[in-house]
Amino acid sequence: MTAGVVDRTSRHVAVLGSGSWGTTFAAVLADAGCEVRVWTRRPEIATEVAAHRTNERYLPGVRLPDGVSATTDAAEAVSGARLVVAAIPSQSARDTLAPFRALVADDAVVVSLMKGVELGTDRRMSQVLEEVLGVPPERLVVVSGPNLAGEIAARQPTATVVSSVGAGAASEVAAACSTPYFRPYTNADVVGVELCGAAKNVIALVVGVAQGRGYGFNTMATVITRGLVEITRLGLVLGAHVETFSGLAGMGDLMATCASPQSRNHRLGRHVGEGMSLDDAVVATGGTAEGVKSCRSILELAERHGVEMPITQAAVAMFHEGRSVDEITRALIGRPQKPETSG
Ligand SMILES: NC(=O)c1ccc[n+]([C@@H]2O[C@H](COP(=O)([O-])OP(=O)(O)OC[C@H]3O[C@@H](n4cnc5c(N)ncnc54)[C@H](O)[C@@H]3O)[C@@H](O)[C@H]2O)c1
Ligand SMILES: O=P(O)(O)OC[C@H](O)CO
Repeated sequence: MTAGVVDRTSRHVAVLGSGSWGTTFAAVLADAGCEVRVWTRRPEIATEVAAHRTNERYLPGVRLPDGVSATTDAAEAVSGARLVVAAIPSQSARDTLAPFRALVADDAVVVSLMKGVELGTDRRMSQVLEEVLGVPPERLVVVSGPNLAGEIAARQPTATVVSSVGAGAASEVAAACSTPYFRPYTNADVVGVELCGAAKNVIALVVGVAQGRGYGFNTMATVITRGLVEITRLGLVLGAHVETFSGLAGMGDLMATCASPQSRNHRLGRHVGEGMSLDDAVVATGGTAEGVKSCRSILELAERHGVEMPITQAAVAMFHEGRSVDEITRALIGRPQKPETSG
């Protein structure tokens, strides 16, 4: 990190990543009164934001507030930023963000918007940021909740969870992103909030598969409910707080992602359920469906801790082991009988 000191009276925020959520969150921050510089690896996006105040590729039809600018220059993006927000696909975060270590100011607060678990290390995104940027946990913040970018970019009302072991950092980020349509709640359960954000993507994939296969609301409710059970089971073993799973980052985000056709995970699952190959489904979906890769790292994490996650295991079997939807359905429904309350 630089010896640079952040001016805490400034409202300058850097957002690293110009995809749908990075750009939308930049707009939220600007609506809340921040001056936001988005770092993009694509020069055409920086030019478009300056010329037209749009990012049509990732947020079609949305006009960005005047407080949002974009640059391909990493140093320019983070210079003087009191908050640095990371919105890169999880599996690319480590490599993409490494060059920022020397640029982010020593006392900046770093925020993760990312919902995934890194393949190969099974690290949550705040753990990756801690390692890559050298930021201590009390200055790391996770934002997660029922936050479909398109709806928020249209300024539809929603709430979110701003989680950190540093109470001051969580409050600072909550204040920076609070608007008449976006309501942040603070929380100290980083493990639970991050795990919910990553694992619900896997459940949404499976719900999408079921819908693509032609199954209705009973199947959807079954997958969502048992999905929450298995996410909670892993979370508790990892030290998360039980209340988080019924909150916005848990049940809230699970409902939004599993129910909305806007969700990329849901859409990708639906394509596969309709019979498309995974490769074609990735192309047809567009954007990042984090659950496809994170299902493997989450299952690995669960196996390492002796936790059963049959729906996540089903996702791995369908997306990575060539098992058919019908075969997996039979296996899930035919699991040994047990009391519902046994977890
Ligand atoms: N879109 C949403 O509604 C939403 C909401 C909440 C959280 N999230 C999470 O936010 C994170 C970012 O998602 P998004 O929706 O902005 O994704 P996106 O697919 O819309 O955009 C990804 C961004 O990262 C860049 N990028 C992609 N691959 C890269 C690479 N290899 N190296 C460097 N940059 C790369 C792209 O150019 C783009 O700017 C994900 O973890 C996602 O789960 C998304
Ligand atoms: O489009 P998805 O599936 O990445 O989901 C977006 C958000 O995570 C919903 O909160």
